[in-house]
Amino acid sequence: MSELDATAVGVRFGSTRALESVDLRVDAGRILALVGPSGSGKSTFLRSVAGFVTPDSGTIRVGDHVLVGDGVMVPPERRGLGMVFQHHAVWPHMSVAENVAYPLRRARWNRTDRETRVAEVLDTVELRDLAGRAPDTLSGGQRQRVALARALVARPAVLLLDEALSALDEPLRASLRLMLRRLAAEHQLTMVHVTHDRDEALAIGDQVAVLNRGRLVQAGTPAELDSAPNSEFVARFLHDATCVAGSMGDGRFRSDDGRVVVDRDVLEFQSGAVDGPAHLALPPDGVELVDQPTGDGVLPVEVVTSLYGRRGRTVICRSGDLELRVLTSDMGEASTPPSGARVRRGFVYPR
Ligand SMILES: Nc1ncnc2c1ncn2[C@@H]1O[C@H](COP(=O)(O)OP(=O)(O)OP(=O)(O)O)[C@@H](O)[C@H]1O
Repeated sequence: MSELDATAVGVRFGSTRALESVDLRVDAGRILALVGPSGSGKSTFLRSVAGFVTPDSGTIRVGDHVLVGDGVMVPPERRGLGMVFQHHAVWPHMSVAENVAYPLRRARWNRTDRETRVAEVLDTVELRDLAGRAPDTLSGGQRQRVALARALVARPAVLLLDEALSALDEPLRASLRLMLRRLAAEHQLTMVHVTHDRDEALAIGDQVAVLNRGRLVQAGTPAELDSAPNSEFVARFLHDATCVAGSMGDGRFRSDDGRVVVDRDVLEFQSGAVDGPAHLALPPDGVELVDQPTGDGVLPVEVVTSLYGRRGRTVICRSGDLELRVLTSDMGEASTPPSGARVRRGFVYPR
C-alpha cells in the first residue's frame, strides 16, 4: 500500500511531445482512472511509471521510493509494480496456477510459500477451481483474471492497468470493474487504470484524470468532473456537449451567428467569469425540447434521429449548422415533433 506521486513528467519521442509536465497523484488504496482520446498520452504515462519509457523530465515516486528523477531511473523489474495489459499475456504452456506462480518462482520463493500465496490470490480473483486448467481452455474473462492474479501475486506497491478490460464484453467487463473496486478497498491496493472509455473511467476511478495531447486537462472525483467540466474539451469529451462559439456581454451569451441567445442565469462559469469571446457548451441534459421554435433561450431545431439509453432517449437535432444532443425522458409519443430546444444549463469558457 503506497501512494504514487508523479510531478512534472515530460516525455518526448523525437519531435512528438507525448507528455508535457504532467502532475498526477494517487493516494494509497485508491484508483486513478486515466482517460483521454487516442494519442493523448495515457499509455505513455503508464509506461513511464512502469519503467518501459524514460521521461526526459519530472519525478515519479511510489511511497518513499524514487523511481524516476534526481538522476535515478529504476529498471522495470526493480520497481515492485504489477501491470495488466489489454491482451492477456498468459503463457499457454503453463497451467493457471503455474502462470500465477511465475513471478514468485523468479523471485526464488520457496515452494510452500509459493503455493500458499498462489492459492490466496486465485481465491481473490475467484479462480481457485481452475488452478490446474490450461489457459486455452478458459474464457477471455477468466484469462484476464489469470493475468490480474499474476500481477497481484508478488504484492505490488501499485497496480497498473492498460486498457485491461477493453477486450472484454459486457457484462463481464462490469463484473471485473467491480472486482477491481473491491480489490482496491479490501487489499488497500493503489491502481492506475488507463481507459479510453469515459463511462468506465467515471465508474471505476476514485479520481479521474483527463489527458489531451499530452497535457493533463482536469483531475478530480467523478462527481466533480461530471458536474463541473473545467474546459470546453472536457465538456465535449465527457458530456457529448454541443459547443457554440460566441461572446458574453449584457448578461447573456450570444452565438456568432445570432441563432443562440442564452440568459446568464442558466449559465455556469467553471473557469471563472467570462466577458467577451466565449464558448458555450451545452450538455444533453442541459437542453429540453419544446413545441415552439422561439422564446427565451430557445433555438429552432429539426429532429434528425434519436438513440435509446437507460437515462432517457438522446435526440439528435439540427439547428442551422449546429448538431445538438438533447437527453429527454419522453419522446416519440407527441403527434408533432418538437421544433425548439430550450437551454436550461450551459457551461461558458473563454475563447
Ligand atoms: N514509441 C513511440 N515512438 C514514437 N511515438 C510514440 C511512441 N509511443 C507513443 N508515441 C506517440 O506519443 C503520443 C501518445 O501516445 P500514447 O500511446 O501514450 O497515447 P494513448 O492516449 O495511450 O493512445 P491510445 O488510446 O490510442 O492507446 C502519440 O502521439 C503517439 O503516436
